[in-house]
Amino acid sequence: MYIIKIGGNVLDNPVRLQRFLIDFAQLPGPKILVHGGGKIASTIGLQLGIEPQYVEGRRLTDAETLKLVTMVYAGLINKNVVAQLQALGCNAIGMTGADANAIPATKRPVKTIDYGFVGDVAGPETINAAAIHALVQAGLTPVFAPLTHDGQGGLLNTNADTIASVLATALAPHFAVKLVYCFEKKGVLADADNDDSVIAHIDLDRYSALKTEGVVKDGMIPKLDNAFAALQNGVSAVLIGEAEALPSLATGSGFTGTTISLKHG
Ligand SMILES: Nc1ncnc2c1ncn2[C@@H]1O[C@H](COP(=O)(O)OP(=O)(O)O)[C@@H](O)[C@H]1O
Ligand SMILES: CC(=O)N[C@@H](CCC(=O)OP(=O)(O)O)C(=O)O
Repeated sequence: MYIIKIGGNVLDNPVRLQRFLIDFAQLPGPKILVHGGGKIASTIGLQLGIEPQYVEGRRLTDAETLKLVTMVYAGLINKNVVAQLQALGCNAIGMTGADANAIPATKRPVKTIDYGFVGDVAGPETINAAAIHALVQAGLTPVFAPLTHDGQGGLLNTNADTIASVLATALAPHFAVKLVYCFEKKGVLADADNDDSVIAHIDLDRYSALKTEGVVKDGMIPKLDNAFAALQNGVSAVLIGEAEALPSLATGSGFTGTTISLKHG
């Protein structure tokens, strides 16, 4: 099965998003879509007087920001993506981690930084894989917003790359899972300013060198951490590429992005 994550810069571009959803709808076999939307939440937040604040790629989520991201992720983005997929003949069902108790989490403990209502997922074993499996077996395509819940009535904001990685790991005992991170660039780049400098393969050794050299930074660090965590926990393959690379996955050839492996032979 495919678990595809789509990033915020593509979600914010109606033309690219529509093209991506057409390709996603056509992917054969069982599949799950996980969407981000950080960029849209920040733009709408600013219109409401809520200043976005991030520490190490995670949004500081106070009570007002939690209301904002709930409206934007679970409402505006999730329901529009589901409606667009329905129009493309893909029977999508919108989900947060609260729905079907799919993804329980705990509020990140306050250490030096108080992240507010940010949820950490304890591990893939806490995911309700049986419920997600049942939805997929019923022919539905779950579309996850990046929200989890604390089991006490509260929603929590959780990075969408992490959601994709833990879902992939939790479903690995049921399916051979391919996890694909789609975003606005062609892959992991050797030179951030050169879109054609895609690094075709990254293994753990190369990753550690790329981090030391400062080639991989910002949002790419949690993305790669999540990618390796998935591979270490039973996920069959992890790919990072542009949204437009989706059709090459179905054909199995011509993928132009970055393939992640624990050890590249
Ligand atoms: N070596 C690199 N190659 C590509 N992108 C990189 C690299 N290092 C840092 N980045 C940054 O990582 C970002 C992707 O992470 P993020 O913003 O979390 O993506 P997403 O939109 O998928 O959530 C890119 O937009 C880019 O600015
Ligand atoms: C806790 C935390 O940081 N949550 C993220 C969830 C959205 C997300 O991950 O969106 P992208 O994939 O588009 O970046 C945020 O609010 O930005």
